[in-house]
Amino acid sequence: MAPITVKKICCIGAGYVGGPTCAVIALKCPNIIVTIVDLNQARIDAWNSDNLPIYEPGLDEVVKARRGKNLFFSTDVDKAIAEADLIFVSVNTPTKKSGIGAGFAADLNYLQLATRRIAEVSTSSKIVVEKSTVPCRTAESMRTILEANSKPGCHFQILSNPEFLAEGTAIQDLFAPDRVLIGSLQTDEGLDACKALMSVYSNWVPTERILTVGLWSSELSKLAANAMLAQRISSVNALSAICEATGANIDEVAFAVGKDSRMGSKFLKASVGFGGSCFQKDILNLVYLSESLHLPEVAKYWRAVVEMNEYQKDRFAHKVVETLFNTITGKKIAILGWAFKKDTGDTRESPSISIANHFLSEKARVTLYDPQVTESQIWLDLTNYGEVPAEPIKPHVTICESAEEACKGAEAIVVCTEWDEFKTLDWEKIYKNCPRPAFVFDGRLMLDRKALQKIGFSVVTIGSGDRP
Ligand SMILES: NC(=O)C1=CN([C@@H]2O[C@H](COP(=O)(O)OP(=O)(O)OC[C@H]3O[C@@H](n4cnc5c(N)ncnc54)[C@H](O)[C@@H]3O)[C@@H](O)[C@H]2O)C=CC1
Ligand SMILES: O=C(O)[C@H]1O[C@H](OP(=O)(O)OP(=O)(O)OC[C@H]2O[C@@H](n3ccc(=O)[nH]c3=O)[C@H](O)[C@@H]2O)[C@H](O)[C@@H](O)[C@@H]1O
Repeated sequence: MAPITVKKICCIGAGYVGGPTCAVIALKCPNIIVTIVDLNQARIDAWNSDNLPIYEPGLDEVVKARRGKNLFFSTDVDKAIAEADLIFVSVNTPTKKSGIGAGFAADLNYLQLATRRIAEVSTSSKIVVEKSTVPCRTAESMRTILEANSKPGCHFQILSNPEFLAEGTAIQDLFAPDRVLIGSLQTDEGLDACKALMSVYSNWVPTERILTVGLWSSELSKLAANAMLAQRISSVNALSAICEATGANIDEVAFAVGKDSRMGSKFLKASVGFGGSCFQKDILNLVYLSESLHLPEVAKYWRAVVEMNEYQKDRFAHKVVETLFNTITGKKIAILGWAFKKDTGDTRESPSISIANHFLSEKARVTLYDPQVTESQIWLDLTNYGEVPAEPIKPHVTICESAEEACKGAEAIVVCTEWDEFKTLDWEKIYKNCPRPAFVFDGRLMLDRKALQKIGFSVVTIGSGDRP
């Protein structure tokens, strides 16, 4: 059979993954027409404006370079599907909120609706690529949906091509990925589809970095990668508690451990806990999968990674209260950083949310500042998207325009996100405007502890016991 040439790509889902991934494909493959579609009109309007819906360093330049040429954003899902020869499904796969598996299993409703739509509107054969993170063997149910709803003569090949980009470095990660993983059925048709997707990536990714495996291995590798990354953070955070109790220093421990070439130095930074839309969701998904496969010990093992993360967030919040002489009622506490990590405006599962809620439950007055998160998003997070009434907490929360404003008069300054600008604040000036004793809680081990102490601050850092 002649090799399949990809001329038109459709991406269903214009979110944190679909948007940057397919914008980079458009940039690197000028001969391919890329249309990114979404049901959310406001999101598509933003992609077509000067104010993109997500903040990601380098993304503006990529979009501006190709938009209107071979990169299009649209709500006309059906048209883009019908015209494409390859379709990325990049919709959200959140944790199920109700029904069987609630709280653990992935909600595959968006994925299944998108798949059904592909079958219903396609009048020619297509390659359908799972880009979303999904439980192992999801491609099988996609195939069943496609085959049951397709028109005569339309054939679908399903590939798994999980995405490994991290927010804040998405463009860099997409330009030079550690690997691109493609899973396919090991049939002639499956392998041909795999080659077609490889030909897209090989426009800029070296061939040795494009890995081809079976479908189920590909699906499981994505869950495994996130689980093992999160496990490293929970391990280092568990050790940070031991450091605080013994006087060891977690940065020194992590440095020493990471020097072992079998271990590596990356992803060993202790913190207030991991956030983001995926780590917790994907581990819970793995826990559910393990339980469904009657592997309770395996489920228990992975569940502990999430439990340790919850413990770390609680432990940090408790430490603030305990240090402020066991009460923060009526005290002003500044939280610096609301995004789940620096260089993104994404707040999904951000540790700042649970920490702020903890302070509010102790009746503190909380001031907040983040350079990228909007005030309306912070209110959505604080009210759990409208599930908790805003009125009772409103008098106790102030969202500020600058870190300095948030810190003014604060009895404690709590750094939750590692934004670079927090390193270069005028800490002397901030100190002058704080009541005594003035406390800084560094939940990211990012500030110059000695310099702050010299100014007069009492500094409490994750993973540092400060025992003589
Ligand atoms: N956010 C991240 O950094 C990463 C996410 N992933 C995975 O990628 C997937 C997508 O994640 P995000 O982009 O963060 O989600 P997102 O929520 O930002 O975007 C998903 C988009 O899909 C749209 N959508 C849902 N159903 C649709 C349908 N039937 N037709 C058209 N549009 C539809 C939604 O309106 C939304 O805009 C998830 O499975 C996630 O686990 C994987 C790697 C990194
Ligand atoms: O599937 C996904 O969604 C993505 O999840 C993570 O990417 P992301 O969540 O965007 O960001 P990370 O850099 O992994 O950080 C996650 C959380 O862990 C925290 N973290 C990270 C590293 C570290 O050493 N310590 C630490 O506390 C971060 O502050 C953040 O809250 C993975 O790194 C990506 O490979 C994956 O594609």
